[in-house]
Amino acid sequence: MAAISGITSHLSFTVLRKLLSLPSMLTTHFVRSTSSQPDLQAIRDELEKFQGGSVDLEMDDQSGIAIMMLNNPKRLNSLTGKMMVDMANHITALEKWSLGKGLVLVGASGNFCSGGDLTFVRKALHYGEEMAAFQHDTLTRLLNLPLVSVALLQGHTLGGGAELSTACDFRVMSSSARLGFVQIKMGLTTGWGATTRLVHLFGRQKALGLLTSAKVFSAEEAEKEGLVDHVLSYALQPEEELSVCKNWLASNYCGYDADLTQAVKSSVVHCDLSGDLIESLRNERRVFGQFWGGSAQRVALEAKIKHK
Ligand SMILES: CCCC(=O)SCCNC(=O)CCNC(=O)[C@H](O)C(C)(C)COP(=O)(O)OP(=O)(O)OC[C@H]1O[C@@H](n2cnc3c(N)ncnc32)[C@H](O)[C@@H]1OP(=O)(O)O
Repeated sequence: MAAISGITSHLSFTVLRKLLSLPSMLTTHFVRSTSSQPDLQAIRDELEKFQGGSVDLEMDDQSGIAIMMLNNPKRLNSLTGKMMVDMANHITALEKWSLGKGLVLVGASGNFCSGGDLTFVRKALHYGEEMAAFQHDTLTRLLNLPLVSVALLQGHTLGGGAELSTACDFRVMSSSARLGFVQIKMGLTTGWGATTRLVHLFGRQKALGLLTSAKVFSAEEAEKEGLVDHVLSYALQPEEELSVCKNWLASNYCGYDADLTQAVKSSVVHCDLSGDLIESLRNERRVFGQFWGGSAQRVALEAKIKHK
């Protein structure tokens, strides 16, 4: 009972009542599964069985910017199990991309993502914590990629789709798009890690408000709330908006050498994850030493650059 009492201090009575009214084996499951390490390979194999849609990746060595596209347009790019596995595989490839500087995460046909594919969700009701473990691993790796990432929010960005958007460094929103963390309306809390990322991004109070209100924001409201970094104020075709977003990323955050851009992002991630200033400064010093006296610095010195 100690494990249960340890958990009860964090559960609201409503949730607790529901939990304890469940058959004891489920309660045991809840306690058991919080202590065991998930077998991501086994979960991957299981998720792959839930077919439908794809996630496609285009890596442009020339620009150093990749486009990762959620491709399930008939279902507003909601994610099936197979799409979750596709995304994980692409992130592994991006982790190794030596010429990479940036990534645009976008949905096909002018819509970002309408969350978990409800057909998949209905078939996977027995598999929630395992799916969550897989998505937590994938989206943490996405956020920590040595690239500058931006999510292009067009059409609907709801539930899990809104969660995906928090796993990118920046968010650009189409003027007619809508964004909402609607999980609570679906009888759920966040399954893909957004609670943790929202508290980290915006602080406890704003995170709590977003998640308990299930408010769906217009682009104007989202920008006012600081949920997105840029709104595309002119109504363009979806493909034109993707091109504008890619140029926004390239001109603002991917204008320099890939190795420098990757080193800066990796140092930011290291500091964020270490939570230890001394350790972070030690890492920063190590990275600085890699570039001091290097070819990029020598070229810049020769050019006598004036930063006007
Ligand atoms: C762990 C993750 C948990 C979560 O993500 S919880 C949130 C899950 N997502 C949802 O509940 C969104 C449900 N969908 C909606 O609210 C509406 O479709 C939405 C996005 C407001 C768009 O409304 P409308 O513009 O009227 O378009 P519509 O409803 O006719 O949708 C067009 C076609 O897309 C389909 N669709 C939309 N969201 C989906 C989803 N999540 N899973 C599977 N199919 C989905 C929808 O069924 C419709 O297809 P069809 O024309 O009926 O064949």
